[in-house]
Amino acid sequence: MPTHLSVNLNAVALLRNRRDLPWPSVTHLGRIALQAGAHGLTVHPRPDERHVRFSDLPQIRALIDDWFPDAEFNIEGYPSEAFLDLVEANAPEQVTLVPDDPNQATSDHGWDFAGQGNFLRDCVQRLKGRGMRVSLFCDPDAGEEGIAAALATGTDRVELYTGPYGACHDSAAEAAAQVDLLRRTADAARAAGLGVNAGHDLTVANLPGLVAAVPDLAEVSIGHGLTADALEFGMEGAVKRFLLALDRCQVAADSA
Ligand SMILES: CC(=O)[C@@H](O)[C@H](O)COP(=O)(O)O
Ligand SMILES: NCC(=O)COP(=O)(O)O
Repeated sequence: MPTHLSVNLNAVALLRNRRDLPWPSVTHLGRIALQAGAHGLTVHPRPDERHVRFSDLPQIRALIDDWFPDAEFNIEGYPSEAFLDLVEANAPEQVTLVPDDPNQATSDHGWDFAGQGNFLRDCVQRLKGRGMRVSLFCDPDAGEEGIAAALATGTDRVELYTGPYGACHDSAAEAAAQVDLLRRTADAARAAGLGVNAGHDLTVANLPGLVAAVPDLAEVSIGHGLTADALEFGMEGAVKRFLLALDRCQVAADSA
C-alpha cells in the first residue's frame, strides 16, 4: 500500500485566527487538498484553540462525509476527558494520541509507553470501542522495548516523531543518525504487527530519506512544511509536490 498523505490544517487555522474574519477557510483549503489527491486531513485541536477551533471539527467531518467519503479524518491530541469527548463527537477514522502539556509550543516528544501504559490502555480501549483506529506518538529512539510497551496498550499504530530528523536540515551526518533511529523503531513496530505513521517537520526535501529507511509507512501527516509550500505554490501545487515526492519514493523502493 502506498504511503498516504494526510494534510494537517493547523497552520491554516493559525493564519485565519489572526483576525476576526473567516478566511483563510480551513474547510476550503482542506477541500483543495483533498481534490489535489491528499488521502486525508489532520488537525490537532489544542486546549487553548490557538489554531484549530473545536467548531472546525464538525465542518471538516461534514466535508469528508459529503464530498470525499474515501478520505480519512485524523484528530491528534492529549487524551484529556474533554479531548476524548470532542473526538467521540466527530468520529474520526483515526485518533493520534500525543503526550502534550496544554502549554507546550508544539509536540516535541512521544509517550513513555511503559510508564503510562495503564492510562493509554484505557484510552485506546475506549476509542477502539467506538470504531476508531488509534495511533500513539512515538519517540524516534523508542526501540524494541518501547514498542513492546506500546503494543501492550492495544494500539493499532505508532506515529514516529520526526521532529529531530526534520531539524537536521543542514547536517547529512545528523540526518543519517536520526534516520537510523527511526528505521530501528519502525522495524520493531513492524515486527510487532503495528502500523507505522510518521510526522512533524517533514518536507519535500527530507521525505525521501525517511521513506527510503521506512518504505512501508502507512501515513505521513504534514502541515507546517506543506503550508509553507502552499504560500508559494498554492495548496493544490503543494499537495501535488508532496504526492510526487511520495510516488518517486515508491518507485525507488520498488526498484531497489
Ligand atoms: C503531533 C505533531 O507532531 C503535530 O501533528 C502537531 O500537530 C503539531 O502541532 P502544532 O501545529 O500545534 O505545532
Ligand atoms: N503529526 C504531524 C502532523 O500532523 C503535522 O506536523 P507538521 O508537519 O506541522 O510539523
